[in-house]
Amino acid sequence: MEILTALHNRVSKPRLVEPGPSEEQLAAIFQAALRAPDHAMLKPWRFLTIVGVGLERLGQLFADAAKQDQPDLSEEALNKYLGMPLRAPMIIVVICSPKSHPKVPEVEQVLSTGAATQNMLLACHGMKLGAMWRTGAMAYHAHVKAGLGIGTDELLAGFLYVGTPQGSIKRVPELNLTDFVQNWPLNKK
Ligand SMILES: Cc1cc2nc3c(=O)[nH]c(=O)nc-3n(C[C@H](O)[C@H](O)[C@H](O)COP(=O)(O)O)c2cc1C
Repeated sequence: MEILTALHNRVSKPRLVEPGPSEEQLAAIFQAALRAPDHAMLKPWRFLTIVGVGLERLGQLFADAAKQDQPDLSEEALNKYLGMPLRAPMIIVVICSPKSHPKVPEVEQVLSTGAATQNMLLACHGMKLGAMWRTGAMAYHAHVKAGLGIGTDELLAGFLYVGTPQGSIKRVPELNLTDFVQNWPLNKK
């Protein structure tokens, strides 16, 4: 796929079914992640892949975390948490592991992790896989992070849901560049 076509047309695919990415596709996704811009080559990211029973265990982690916050949570709400990770055949957990560096503040490492995530979304798109970047309260919950082996000094940057897209694909919104781009100094061409 031509790169600008991919950049201009990628959309998130919330409805994802089997099959998930093949081994070759997964390797291509991670190769793309590892090409993210990365100040001082700190490689401030790491990834977990979760499939099958792992997705059920992640749902259990979500439900336990939610119950910790709200012990009287209804069964319906608990079932919702249990089912969340089952919305795709695979979840890639994106983790930012900031390194201490005199010239590279943490924010740059978080940005690099975001770029790695976008590279993965685009790699999926280029291979006609569907993907969606999700976080929500569970991404920041200490119980979930601990259960996934994510350190307190690390950031769970996202759950990347990946699979085969199902249903209609949403249209790319039309936005005006002039709403976002200005010449500087202002009023000068
Ligand atoms: C860091 C981050 C976290 C996000 N978390 C969620 C989320 O938890 N739930 C959700 O519906 N969308 C979430 N989104 C937005 C979607 O991934 C997606 O970008 C949005 O629905 C717009 O769709 P598009 O990617 O097709 O433009 C998140 C986006 C980012 C960058």
